[in-house]
Amino acid sequence: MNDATIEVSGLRKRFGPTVALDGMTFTVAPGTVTGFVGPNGAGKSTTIRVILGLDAPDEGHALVGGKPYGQLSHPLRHVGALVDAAALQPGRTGRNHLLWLAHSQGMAAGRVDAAIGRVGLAGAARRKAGGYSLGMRQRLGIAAAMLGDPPVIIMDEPFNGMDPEGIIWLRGLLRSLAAEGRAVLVSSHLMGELQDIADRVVVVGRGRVLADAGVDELVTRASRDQVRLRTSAPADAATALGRAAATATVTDAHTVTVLGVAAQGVVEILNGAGVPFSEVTAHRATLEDVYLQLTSGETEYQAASNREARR
Ligand SMILES: Nc1ncnc2c1ncn2[C@@H]1O[C@H](COP(=O)(O)OP(=O)(O)OP(=O)(O)O)[C@@H](O)[C@H]1O
Repeated sequence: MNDATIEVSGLRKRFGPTVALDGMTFTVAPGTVTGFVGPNGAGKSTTIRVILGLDAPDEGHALVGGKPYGQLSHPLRHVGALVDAAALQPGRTGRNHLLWLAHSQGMAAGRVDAAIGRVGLAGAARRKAGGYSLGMRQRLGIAAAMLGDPPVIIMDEPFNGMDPEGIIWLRGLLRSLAAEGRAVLVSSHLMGELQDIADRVVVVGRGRVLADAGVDELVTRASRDQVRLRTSAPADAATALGRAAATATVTDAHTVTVLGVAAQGVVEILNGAGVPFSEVTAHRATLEDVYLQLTSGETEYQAASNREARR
């Protein structure tokens, strides 16, 4: 799938005094799920709207398969997008909504039933969409995104409103869409979900990229050799580790947290000093930890600017 690349380069956009995008730059490669995360107001939706040609940037460009969205001859066959699951006619059945979309893009009606089947809506497709739950609307929106069998899929907060079974289903779907060679860009606040399904994560704040890396790399970086140690002699352990240039903090009567020495090194230092211990565990950060570390400055900035605004 040669068309399956999203390229966002140097996007800048203001809404009056608000800087929504401030040099946003990243690429989504074919065959990968890329998570797009950041605090409220970080610029995720605006970026997605620019990629889809719904907003024009003041500077920079967004390309899909090398072209701006507006120059794609059959957009739904290049890019499938879930942006606003509520945007449908409530009086129309789910199936008719999809038929109408397929017709507008010159697609065969057979695509509609294939998409309905893939999102698990066969039982509800002939009911009016106005009566759908948010999770069912999301499924309908996802079916619409897949209608044209596009090489690029973009979903803004697709987990919203999904029940646990829906979340598991969607995780599997996103993985299989990437395994088919598509570029999949997913914005979400649910970092735990992204940890299991994303290959890469683009973390954004204040309209620009704070981190763009593989999930494993980010988690390893955030774990920073932190080791947790259970011992009946925490003070002795902290002294021995401190002598070996580790930063050891006694966290409770039986626990010491160690920074700067890997688990194997901690074991060797304690054995050498004759300090007893019952457990040494390497701490593995979660994607949530990574996110909080990267965006903590951003949150403070927002809190400060909100205070400014209230003055
Ligand atoms: N149409 C608009 N008019 C004015 N300001 C806007 C408009 N759209 C977005 N903004 C502002 O631009 C900034 C970026 O908003 P955007 O919706 O892209 O962020 P987001 O990361 O998607 O946030 P959220 O997670 O809350 O959806 C925010 O400060 C927002 O208030």
